[in-house]
Amino acid sequence: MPELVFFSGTMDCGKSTLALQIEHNRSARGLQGMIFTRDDRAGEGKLSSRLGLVTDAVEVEDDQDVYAYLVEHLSRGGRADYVIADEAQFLAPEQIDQLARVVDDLDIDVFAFGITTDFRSKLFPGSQRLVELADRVEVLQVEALCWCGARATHNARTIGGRMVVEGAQVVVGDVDQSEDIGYEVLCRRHHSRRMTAATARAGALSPDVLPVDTVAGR
Ligand SMILES: Nc1ncnc2c1ncn2[C@@H]1O[C@H](COP(=O)(O)OP(=O)(O)O)[C@@H](O)[C@H]1O
Ligand SMILES: Cc1cn([C@H]2C[C@H](O)[C@@H](COP(=O)(O)O)O2)c(=O)[nH]c1=O
Repeated sequence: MPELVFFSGTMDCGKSTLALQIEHNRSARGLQGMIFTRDDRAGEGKLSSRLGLVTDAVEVEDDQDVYAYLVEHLSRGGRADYVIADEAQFLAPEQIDQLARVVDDLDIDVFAFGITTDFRSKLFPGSQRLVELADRVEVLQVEALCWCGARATHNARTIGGRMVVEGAQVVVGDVDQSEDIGYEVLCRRHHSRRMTAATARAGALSPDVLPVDTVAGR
């Protein structure tokens, strides 16, 4: 049975790498995929991984009907044995419904990849719809880690290393950008305390912080 699968995780946990591996393994067996993406860091019409791999993809536009796009492609004699949709959090809920229709009406597997929540730990509308509709939600096996060593479960947006909680939901960017707007993955505890690697380091070096063994009662 064809499926709609949502591969989810924080930023930088290997989603795009897995998308490229699925694409590689299937095309190595003579299958042909339709690859959708939206707002990849590498630019329009690209699906890229931090490991350096990149492939061409169809850039999904606002209000584009991805089901109709695929039907048109097939009716012109094109092939699509499976569909990959990267950065799926940026798709509109209606476009996720269209991907589900690709599975149900065209009998084609759809593999969607994306982060579930934004820098405020709120669901992206596209990801919410994926959680509602997917046959399976797969959490990536490679754990991204918080600076404290715990599993990273949340995405923080940073400016100059400090976590911010105001701003537009969509700002394309990368982890490890200490100067401008960047992102950092954190565990829930440090996300809720707004403690990034930089602010934790600054706090540890501050003369205001007493060494643990001098605090009364410890
Ligand atoms: N230099 C490197 N050596 C080994 N692995 C790396 C390197 N740089 C990045 N990675 C791996 O790539 C992952 C990010 O992959 P990517 O597919 O770009 O993530 P995502 O799409 O989830 O944001 C990192 O979590 C890490 O496991
Ligand atoms: C948390 C968060 C992220 N984004 C952007 C930043 C990146 O361009 C992508 C995530 O890409 P990745 O391959 O998973 O690293 O999403 C955003 O726009 N808003 C956010 O809140």
